[in-house]
Amino acid sequence: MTDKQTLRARLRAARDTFVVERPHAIAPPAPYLALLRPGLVVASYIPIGGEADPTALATAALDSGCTLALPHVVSRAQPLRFLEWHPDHPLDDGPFGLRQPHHDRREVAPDIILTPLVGFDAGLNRLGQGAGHYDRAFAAHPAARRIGVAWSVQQIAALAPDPWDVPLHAVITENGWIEGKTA
Ligand SMILES: Nc1nc2c(c(=O)[nH]1)N(C=O)[C@@H](CNc1ccc(C(=O)N[C@@H](CCC(=O)O)C(=O)O)cc1)CN2
Ligand SMILES: Nc1ncnc2c1ncn2[C@@H]1O[C@H](COP(=O)(O)OP(=O)(O)OP(=O)(O)O)[C@@H](O)[C@H]1O
Repeated sequence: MTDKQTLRARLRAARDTFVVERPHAIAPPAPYLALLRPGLVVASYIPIGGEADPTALATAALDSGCTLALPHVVSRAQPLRFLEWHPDHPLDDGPFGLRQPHHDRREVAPDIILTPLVGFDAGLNRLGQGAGHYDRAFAAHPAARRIGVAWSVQQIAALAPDPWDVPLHAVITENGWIEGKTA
């Protein structure tokens, strides 16, 4: 089994090539739209590098009366916080080239977490940036629906999950909705 660092490098390269060669959009699939209810908190993210862009998913959540949140991090070691955000609000520059809400925005508990990822497998195990930010957020919000957002080229045969890895309920790619056993 390839180690996680080597896999991350290979998958980031595949993702970046894919994005440059064929511009795609992630459209909201019907099973995602069916989850949205007024008053739910949906955590999205602002993409960096070649990450899949969840803007259309966030817009669909707003159109359904959901509240949007974005992750806020200060360092690799400290856990992320989900802060309330609206497209009219400004974004600050954060670490790792991130764009994130101002640190004193209201902290909220998400019902649905749209999560960026570096890789995923058929069991919907997720490979992230390696800081454990989302692993820890999933542990802190166990009732939240965990939905990965990715390009199809980010799927790999099998990831060897670590004991702390929590599988996703579903992944949305440019080809649509992939549901896990626990969705
Ligand atoms: N768009 C986005 N927002 C996010 C994440 C993410 O993966 N993507 N996070 C996920 O946890 C959290 C931020 N944590 C991060 C932890 C480490 C690195 C990191 O090591 N970045 C590499 C470059 C990665 C690349 O090119 O894709 C670096 O700085 O060397 C990035 C984000 C919360 N917000
Ligand atoms: N629930 C948790 N509580 C505390 N630490 C955790 C938890 N989950 C993961 N970690 C720590 O986070 C580190 C990184 O884990 P891993 O390599 O699986 O990250 P990742 O899933 O790729 O990245 P990320 O979640 O940041 O996108 C590990 O050293 C692990 O000990």
